[in-house]
Amino acid sequence: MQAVNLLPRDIEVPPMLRGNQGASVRLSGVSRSFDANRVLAGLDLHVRPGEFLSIVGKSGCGKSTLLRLIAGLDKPTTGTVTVDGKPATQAGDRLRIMFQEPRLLPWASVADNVAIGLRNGPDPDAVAEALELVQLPDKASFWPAQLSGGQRQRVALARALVSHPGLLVLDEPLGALDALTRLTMQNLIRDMHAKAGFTAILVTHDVAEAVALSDRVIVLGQGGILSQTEILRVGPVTRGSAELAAIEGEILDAIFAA
Ligand SMILES: Nc1ncnc2c1ncn2[C@@H]1O[C@H](COP(=O)(O)OP(=O)(O)OP(=O)(O)O)[C@@H](O)[C@H]1O
Repeated sequence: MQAVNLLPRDIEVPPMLRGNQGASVRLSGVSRSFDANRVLAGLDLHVRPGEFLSIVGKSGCGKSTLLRLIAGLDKPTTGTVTVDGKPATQAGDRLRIMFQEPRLLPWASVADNVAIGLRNGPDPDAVAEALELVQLPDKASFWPAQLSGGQRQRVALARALVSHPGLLVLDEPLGALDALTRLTMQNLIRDMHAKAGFTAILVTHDVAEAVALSDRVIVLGQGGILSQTEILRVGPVTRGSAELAAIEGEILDAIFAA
C-alpha cells in the first residue's frame, strides 16, 4: 500500500450522480485462448464497488482481451466473470464502455448523441445535466464535426455517465489526445469518479496516467497478474510528486521484468 497526495474526495455531488452504487466485479479462474495462443490463464481478480482500477502491461500481454471479458463483449474459455454477481454479458445498463475513439454518430447533434446512453427514452434534463458535468453545456446543438477531439471524448463521457452506470470500462480512452487535453480529461474522469462512486476499470499504456487516476494498478503479463500496487489518496493534488514518480518507477520495473 502506497500513500500519496492526489485529488480530494470531498467534492459536492451533483444530482445526476447521487445515489449511484458502484458495481462489484469478480473474475474467477479466467482463461482465454485463441486457438493455441493462451492469452489469459487462471486469472482471479476482485474489483471493489467504487474502486478505480488500472491495467497496464507490455503490448500484446492481454489487456484488451481482459477488458473485453469484463465488459461482456467476449466470454472466457474457462472461468467466470461477474458484475454484481451476474454474468458480465448480462450487466446491461449497469455497465458503460468508453473507447479510444468517441464513436459519436456524425449525423446526430451532441445532445442526441448523449441521449443514446439513455435506455428509457429521451430525458432532456438528464442530457443537459450530463453536458454540464463534462463542461460542454453550450454545445448541445452542435454536430460532432464542429468539436475538437477532446470535446468529442467529453461527449462520449457524458453519454457513458447519463445512465448512471455502476461500472465504467475505459479502453485507452485518452490515447488519441494531445498531452494537455489528456491531462484535462484525466482530471475530469477522476473528478466524475470521485463524485459518482461508480467502479472504473481502465486499460492504458501510460503508467503515469494509471497512477494519477487509480486506487490500484495491476501489471498484466504471462497470462496473469504480475504485480498490484494500491494507492491511497489523501489531501490535495500533487501531480508529478516524488512519491508518484517512485510508484511509477516500481510499476515500470514490474512491466519490464516480465
Ligand atoms: N480475436 C482474436 N483472435 C485471435 N487472437 C487474438 C484476438 N484478440 C486478441 N488476440 C491475441 O491475444 C493476444 C493479446 O492481445 P490483446 O489485444 O489483448 O493485447 P494488449 O495487451 O491489449 O495489446 P496492446 O497493448 O498492443 O493493445 C495477442 O497475441 C493477440 O494476437
